[in-house]
Amino acid sequence: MASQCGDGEITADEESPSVVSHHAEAKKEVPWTPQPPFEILNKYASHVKRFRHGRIIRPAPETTAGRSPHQELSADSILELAKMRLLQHTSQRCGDSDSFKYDPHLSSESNKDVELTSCLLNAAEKFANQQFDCAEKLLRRCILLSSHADSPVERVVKFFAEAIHERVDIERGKIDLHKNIFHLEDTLFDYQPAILALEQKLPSAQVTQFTAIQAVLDGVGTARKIHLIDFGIKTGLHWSIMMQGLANRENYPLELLKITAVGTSKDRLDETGRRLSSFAESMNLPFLYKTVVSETKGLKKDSFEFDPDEVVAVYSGLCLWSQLAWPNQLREFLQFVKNLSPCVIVVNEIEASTNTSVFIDRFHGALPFTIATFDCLDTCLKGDTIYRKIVEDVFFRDMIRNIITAEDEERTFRHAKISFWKELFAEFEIVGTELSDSTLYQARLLVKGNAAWDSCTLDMNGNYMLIQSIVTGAKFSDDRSCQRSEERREVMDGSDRTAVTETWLKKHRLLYVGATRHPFLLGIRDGSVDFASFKRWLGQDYIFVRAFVPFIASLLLKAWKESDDDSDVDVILGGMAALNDEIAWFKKEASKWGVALNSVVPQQTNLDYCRFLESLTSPDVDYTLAITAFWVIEAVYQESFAHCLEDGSKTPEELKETCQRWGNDGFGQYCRALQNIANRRLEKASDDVLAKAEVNLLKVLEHEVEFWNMSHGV
Ligand SMILES: Cc1ncc(CN)c(N)n1
Repeated sequence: MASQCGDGEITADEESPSVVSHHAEAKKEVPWTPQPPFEILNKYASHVKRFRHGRIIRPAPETTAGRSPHQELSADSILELAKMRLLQHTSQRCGDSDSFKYDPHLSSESNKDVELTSCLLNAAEKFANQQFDCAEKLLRRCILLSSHADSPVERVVKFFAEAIHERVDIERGKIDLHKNIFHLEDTLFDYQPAILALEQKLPSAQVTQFTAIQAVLDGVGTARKIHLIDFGIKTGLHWSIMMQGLANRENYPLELLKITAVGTSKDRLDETGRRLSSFAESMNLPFLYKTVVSETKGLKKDSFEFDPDEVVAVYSGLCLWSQLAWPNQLREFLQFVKNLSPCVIVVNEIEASTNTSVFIDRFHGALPFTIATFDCLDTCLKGDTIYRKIVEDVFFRDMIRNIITAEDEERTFRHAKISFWKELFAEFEIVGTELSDSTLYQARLLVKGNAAWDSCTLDMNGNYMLIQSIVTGAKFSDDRSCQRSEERREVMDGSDRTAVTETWLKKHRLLYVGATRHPFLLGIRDGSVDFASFKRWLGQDYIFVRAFVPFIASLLLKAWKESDDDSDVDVILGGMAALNDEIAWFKKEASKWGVALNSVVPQQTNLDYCRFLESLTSPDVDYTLAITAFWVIEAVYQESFAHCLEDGSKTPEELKETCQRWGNDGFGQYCRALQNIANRRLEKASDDVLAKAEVNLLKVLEHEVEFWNMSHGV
C-alpha cells in the first residue's frame, strides 16, 4: 500500500492547499494485499527488542517545572495544560491576544498549541453560556492562528473552531443548519486506499482486527461449518486474515466458511465479496459469500440462509454507534442479533462520551478523543500524508461538525462509554466472555512490538478490552483515583466480595498474562525451549535471588514494626527461610548445567529489576507497598511454573524440578497467604498508598516480562 504512494507524490500533495487533489489520488485503484495473519504477529520476532517499557505504566503528568528549555509536549498534555491555564487566568477570557503568557520552558510550537487549545476551550464555554460575541472573537482567533495547521492539535482546534463558529451563526439565525448527508458506507468505499492504510497502520485497527479474529476463532472452536455474519464489512480485510488462520487448522479441516455481509449498497458488498472469494480460492478454502442488502433497521431473519449444521458468529465492527440516536432501533437490532443464536458476538466500538444533549459535555467528550486520534494518525500515517489528510478532512471534519452543530436526531455521530454498552448488552443477557490468554498475549505483543505505537495502551474493563491511543498522565491518575473508592467498595460492602488484588489482576490481565505465559515459559511447557536460554535464565535468576534476600529482610522489619497481625512475620519468615534452600538449589543446578555462577555478568534488565527491589527496602516505603510487590513477584513465578506442570504439558524431564520449585502446591499456598496479607492491608490503605501499590504491581509485571525476554534472548 505505502509503496503505491511514493514520497515524491506525498511531498507534492503536501504543498497543495486543497485536499480535493489528494482525494482523487487516493481513490485510484490499488491492489488488495491482505497481510497473512501470523505474518503480522511474526513481525514481533524482529521487533521484540523494542518490547520495552510500554505505556502501561504511564508517566507522571507533564508539567513545565524542571523541564529542559523548548520542550515539546504530547498532544494530551497540551490539553491538560490548556485547561489549567484557563482555570488560572479567568480574567483573560475574551480573546485578548496579549494576555497569553508564553512558557519559556516550552518550544514555540507547544506554546502555540497550548494557547490555541485554551482559546478553544474558552470559546466553547462562552458559547455554552450564550456569550456569542465573546465566543466569536475567540473562535476567529483560533481559526486565524491555526490556519496553517501544522500540528495535530492545531488541526483539531481548527475543525472544532470552524464548527462552533458555524453553530454561533445558526444560533443567531444567520444560516440554517446545513444537514450533513454523510453516508459512511459510500465514503468508506470511495476512499478505500485510505481506509486500507488505516487498517494496516493504526494500532487500534490492527489490535481490534486481531483480537476480533481470535475471539471469533475461539468462539467457533472446532466447528467445520462456520457462518460469519458481518454488519459493516468494509474492505473485508479482517476475514482474509482469518481465512489464513482457518486454512492452517490441522485436526478439524474446514468444510465451509460462509460470510453473510449486511449493508446498504449491493455493488459495494459484491466487490468485497469478489475479493474475499478470490482470496479464499487462492487458499483452496471452501467459501461462500452472501449479501443481505438492508439497513440494520427492520432486518428479517429469513433474509439470511442458515444451515442447521453450521455454527454462527456475529461481527459488528464500528456499526452500533450509528444507531445511538435511535435507542429503540438499537435495542431491536440487538434483539435481532440475539435471535440469530450466535456462538459469539464480537463488537468493536469507539469509546468516548458524545451521546449527550448537553453541548458542553459533548464538546469535552469529543475533544480529547479527537486530539488523541489525530496525534495517533500523525504518528502512524507519517509516510502517508495524503491518507491522513483524507481521514481527517473527510471523516473527522464531518464528525466534529455533526457533534457540534446538530441537535436531536440530526446528531448522528455519537459515541458511548463502555459502561453504557455493558448495561445495554446486559439487557439482552449478552455478557462479556473472557478473551483467551493467547488473544490477550497477542494483542499486547502487537502493540509492544511496534515502536510507532508507543502511545497505544491496552487495558481490560471486565472482559472488555480497551485500546487507547493516548492517555495523559493526569488522566491516568484521575481515572485511577475515581476507581479507587469503587475498588475498595467491592472489598468492603459488596456481597460478592472481590478483593483489591483480584480486581487489579482482572484489570491488568493483559500484562499478567504477558508475565505468566511468556514464550520462554510456553517453550518449557511444550518442550521446545532452547537450553541455552534456560541456562541464561538460571545464571541471571541466581543474581536476582541474592538481591531478593535484603528485600525480604527489609520487609520482615517493616512487618515487625507496622503490621497489625503477628502472623505476617511468620509468613514472611517462612519465605526468607526457603530462600536459603533456594540459593543452595541454584548452586547445585548451575553445576549440573555447567553454568559458572561466579562469572555470570548481570544484564541491564536484571540490574533494573534489582534496583527496583532495592528502592522498596527504604524505611520510607510503606509496608503495604512492599508486601504487595512481594506477593506479585512470588505469584508470577508460581503461576508461570505451575502452568508448565499442568496436564498436557511436555516439559522436558531435566526442567521438571525447576518447575516444581515454584509450581508446587505448597508454594501456591504461601502465595495465597501473601495475597491475603496484601488484601488486608490494601483494604485499609489510603488512596495514595492504594494508587502507589497498583503502580508497583504494574512495575513488577513489566520487570517480569523483561526478565523473561532477557532469558529468552530477545
Ligand atoms: C525474576 C524473578 N521473579 C520472581 C522470582 C520468585 N522469587 C524469582 N526467583 N525471579
